[in-house]
Amino acid sequence: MDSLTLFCTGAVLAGGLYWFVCILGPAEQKGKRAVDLSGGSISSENVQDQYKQYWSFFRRPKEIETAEKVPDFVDTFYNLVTDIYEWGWGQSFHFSPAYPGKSHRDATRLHEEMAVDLIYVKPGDRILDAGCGVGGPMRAIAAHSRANVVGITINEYQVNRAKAHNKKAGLDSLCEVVCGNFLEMPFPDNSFDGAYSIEATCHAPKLEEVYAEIFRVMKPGSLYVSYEWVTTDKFNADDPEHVEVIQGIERGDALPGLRRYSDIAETARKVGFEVVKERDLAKPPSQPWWTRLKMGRLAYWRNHIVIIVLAALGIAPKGTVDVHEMLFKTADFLTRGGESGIFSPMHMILCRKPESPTST
Ligand SMILES: C=C(CC[C@@H](C)[C@H]1CC[C@H]2C3=CC[C@H]4[C@H](C)[C@@H](O)CC[C@]4(C)[C@H]3CC[C@]12C)C(C)C
Ligand SMILES: C[S@@+](CC[C@H](N)C(=O)[O-])C[C@H]1O[C@@H](n2cnc3c(N)ncnc32)[C@H](O)[C@@H]1O
Repeated sequence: MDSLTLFCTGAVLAGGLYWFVCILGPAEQKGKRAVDLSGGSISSENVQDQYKQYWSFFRRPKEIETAEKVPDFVDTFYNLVTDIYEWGWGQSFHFSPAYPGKSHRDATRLHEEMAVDLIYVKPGDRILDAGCGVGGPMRAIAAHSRANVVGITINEYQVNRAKAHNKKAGLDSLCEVVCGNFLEMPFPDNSFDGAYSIEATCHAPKLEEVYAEIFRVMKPGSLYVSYEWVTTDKFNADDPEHVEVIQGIERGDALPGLRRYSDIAETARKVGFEVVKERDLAKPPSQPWWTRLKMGRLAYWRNHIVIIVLAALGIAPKGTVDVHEMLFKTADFLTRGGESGIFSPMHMILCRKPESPTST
């Protein structure tokens, strides 16, 4: 082989590798490249250990784990998955019904805008995003409503990512991000004109505690909407296949225990809310939310190869391969939960904080 052929072959191989690793498979809304995958706030050499620690939470029976440990375990989970989520899914860490003819990005935005439309927000209002992730919904909601959004997340790495994205999008004057626990928020009573949470309160060990805390910080008369992860009326706790799917979802998504759909409104009322509306947004005529997961199968394999290569080269932390494998399996449990109808990630509840306290 002469040197020109050798050079051309090398260039084609290098170009192909660059295309495979850096161009193929990034999220719809760019933010992360495969070569930048990290363990969030966990140092590279500790990712594998922290992954093992994450799993140890599920090795003990639920009753032994105390509720106080849950926020730390959720924080560890988001250190492990945040970059992979951003790279493979985008900046909004939630599902949405598919809209025929619309991209995933548009479907995601419409689902987010629906939340803020439901709570009747005016430009200049101050609203809370409980469990804001890296702020995909926050930015869409601020841009759509011109309200000031204050997001809270337990994970410091997400706070930094969210702030950087807000600045880049030119929305940092409308969007504020705070690191903290939504079970004890650093906000005064009656200080928000509205609140929402998108697929986040499912991480609370007790739904009552997070709802009570959101109720406390909302102004009387204001509205709160939440998209909850629930088991539906089709779930049968005596069916081993149903149990396997629900446990698979809990383990792959850092959930202390999925709630039944019927518990949601009951809990909201218990903390003092009036329930204005409740609907499972996954039910027909909505198009399936899980098709986006199914259509990604080829992409998952490609992503897995990319991660294996990057970890072998020492670019991605050791342990990223295990985390990715866990997500891979989780995607399957979520799909089975959606197809069988036993699980919904979008049980919507709209609540009002009464103008005057009700006597109970
Ligand atoms: C609300 C929560 C998160 C919901 C979803 C945003 C995520 C649930 C499962 C995640 C994923 C599964 C498979 C991954 C794939 C193997 C990888 O190559 C690319 C990223 C995934 C598609 C990833 C993306 C985010 C999810 C869909 C929970 C935690 C309460
Ligand atoms: C699946 S993500 C959803 C994020 C965002 N709502 C979105 O749709 O993109 C769940 C979020 O809830 C946050 N969260 C979970 N438990 C929390 C807690 N106790 N306090 C504050 N945030 C928490 C996580 O850190 C994460 O940001």
